[in-house]
Amino acid sequence: MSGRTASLSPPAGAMPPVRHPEAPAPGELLGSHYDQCFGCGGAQPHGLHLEARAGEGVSLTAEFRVKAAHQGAPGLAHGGVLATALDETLGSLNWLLRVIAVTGRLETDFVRPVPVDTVLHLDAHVVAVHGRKIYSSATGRIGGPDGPVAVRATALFIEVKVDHFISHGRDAEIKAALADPDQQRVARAFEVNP
Ligand SMILES: CCCCCCCCCCCCCC(=O)SCCNC(=O)CCNC(=O)[C@H](O)C(C)(C)COP(=O)(O)OP(=O)(O)OC[C@H]1O[C@@H](n2cnc3c(N)ncnc32)[C@H](O)[C@@H]1OP(=O)(O)O
Repeated sequence: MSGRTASLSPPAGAMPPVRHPEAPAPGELLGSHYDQCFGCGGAQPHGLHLEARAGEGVSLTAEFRVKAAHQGAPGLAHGGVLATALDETLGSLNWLLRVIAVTGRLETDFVRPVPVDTVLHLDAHVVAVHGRKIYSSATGRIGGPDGPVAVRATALFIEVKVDHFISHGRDAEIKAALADPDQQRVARAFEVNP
């Protein structure tokens, strides 16, 4: 036993999230944090190519079209792929806080099967922040942004510094990322967070 609470409910003393003054305006695309990311990277041929758009406060919306390569059962999305789409959407929220964070816990409810070629309409918001811990939740609907709920998730993200990736990531990719001016801009934007 680690002694950690499994609860995804914010503890007493957790604060409402504060949108960073330089966060993208509502309606703006957030862009990818890393072009090779499986969730959002434009240069990742096997990825989900999820695109998130800033909402009001610390919220966003995102869309993901289920492809044939994402099947689990015939004609239906694999649950792990849907969990990835939720994880990526929830992770993108941290852009609005200007905090680098990694997923600590992710709890997923699969409510309805999601057929291939369906667009999953995701919306997510940060519920509360407690020190380095960011509590958030997301919903995915099919048939339109107001369609029936297909998936839901609640998550706990933990704030880390850029050093987290430098110490743990494989050398080749870290070196390439550090040599890439676009990636440096992303990292620097987060490092100046007060
Ligand atoms: C150059 C590159 C730039 C790239 C920029 C953009 C990248 C964006 C990437 C986005 C990618 C997309 C998303 C992805 O795919 S992220 C990829 C998937 N996630 C990971 O790889 C994370 C792996 N885990 C870790 O690295 C460590 O365990 C972390 C960093 C999370 C914590 O280890 P650390 O030693 O730092 O901290 P701590 O252990 O003192 O814990 C601190 C607090 O948190 C609480 N806690 C921790 N874990 C859990 C848990 N599971 N349940 C409940 N609570 C948990 C803990 O109790 C404590 O609370 P308190 O006692 O203070 O109350």
